[in-house]
Amino acid sequence: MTSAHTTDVSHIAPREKAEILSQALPYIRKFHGKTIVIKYGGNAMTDPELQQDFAEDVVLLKLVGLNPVVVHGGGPQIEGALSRLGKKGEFIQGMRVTDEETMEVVEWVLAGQVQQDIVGLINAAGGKAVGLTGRDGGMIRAKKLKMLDKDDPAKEHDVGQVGDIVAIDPSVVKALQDDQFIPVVSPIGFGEHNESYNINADVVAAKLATVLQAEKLLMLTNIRGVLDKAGELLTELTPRRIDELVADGTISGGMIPKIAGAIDAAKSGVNAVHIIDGRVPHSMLLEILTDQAYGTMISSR
Ligand SMILES: Nc1ncnc2c1ncn2[C@@H]1O[C@H](COP(=O)(O)OP(=O)(O)O)[C@@H](O)[C@H]1O
Ligand SMILES: CC(=O)N[C@@H](CCC(=O)OP(=O)(O)O)C(=O)O
Repeated sequence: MTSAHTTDVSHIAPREKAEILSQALPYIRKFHGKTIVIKYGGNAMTDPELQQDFAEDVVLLKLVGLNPVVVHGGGPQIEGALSRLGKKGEFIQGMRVTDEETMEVVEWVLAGQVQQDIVGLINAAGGKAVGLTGRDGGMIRAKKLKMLDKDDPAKEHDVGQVGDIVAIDPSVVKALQDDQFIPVVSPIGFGEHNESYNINADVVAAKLATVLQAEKLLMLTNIRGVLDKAGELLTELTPRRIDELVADGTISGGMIPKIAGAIDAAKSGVNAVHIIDGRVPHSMLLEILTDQAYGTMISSR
């Protein structure tokens, strides 16, 4: 039986299926050997069937010669674990206020649960995934984030152990890629005194895409892309337009770090940065291997 998510392709004749496959060839050739960083948002990973589609798509990309690197989130999953402990998450400008106890939960949920679920699904789909946190291979060095109020820069918010990336050393990711593995990265950094930092996954994905000189950064989320005040999809955004949308409150909450990371990556030379709907089955393949435009593309100028 066809599931609610799986597209029924049984009515498509084999000849047409072959035609569809061959149309992906120019894209496979274009992106062969190129790195694609995929931010897999916690909100996009709440449905088991979509998770499996996601894992299969990552494996397919690897097998046709691309180099997918997954950076995962887990906001809703952290929220669930905190509430089981009787704690409620608090966010300031899209960042979770992270006290010591929250940090323990964040590390446990991201590295112990979410990352390992994704690794398991990719491996079950025939890939070879390896889970990493920013500690592995000394990848993500961080310091405490100094957060200034967006309306009053003289005011500072204490967001606890939220990390600001100092440097990313991508050598462990590169070594794994070269060896046919698929890296799955949890957004946890380490500080000067070996302390852990909770870093927004969008920020990690964007910075990692930059240092890896990725061809593409795809941010899979739980919405069609960036929407305007009337709920219409904005298919292309420039940094200037984004500034206006943040200033007038059209872009808020979790979309703030996402869009800030997207601009940084676009300006730093990542060729294509897209925010796409992770609730659409195979949205990643649609974006990478067809000429259909999806979601919101962020341009560098
Ligand atoms: N202008 C906007 N367009 C689209 N989404 C927005 C906008 N402003 C705020 N958002 C919110 O940002 C959310 C996506 O960010 P987030 O919840 O952090 O997702 P993820 O877990 O994928 O990182 C959307 O579900 C939406 O509620
Ligand atoms: C500092 C900060 O906010 N960290 C995030 C890390 C997880 C994340 O970014 O998950 P999503 O991509 O699903 O939002 C958090 O604690 O929720």
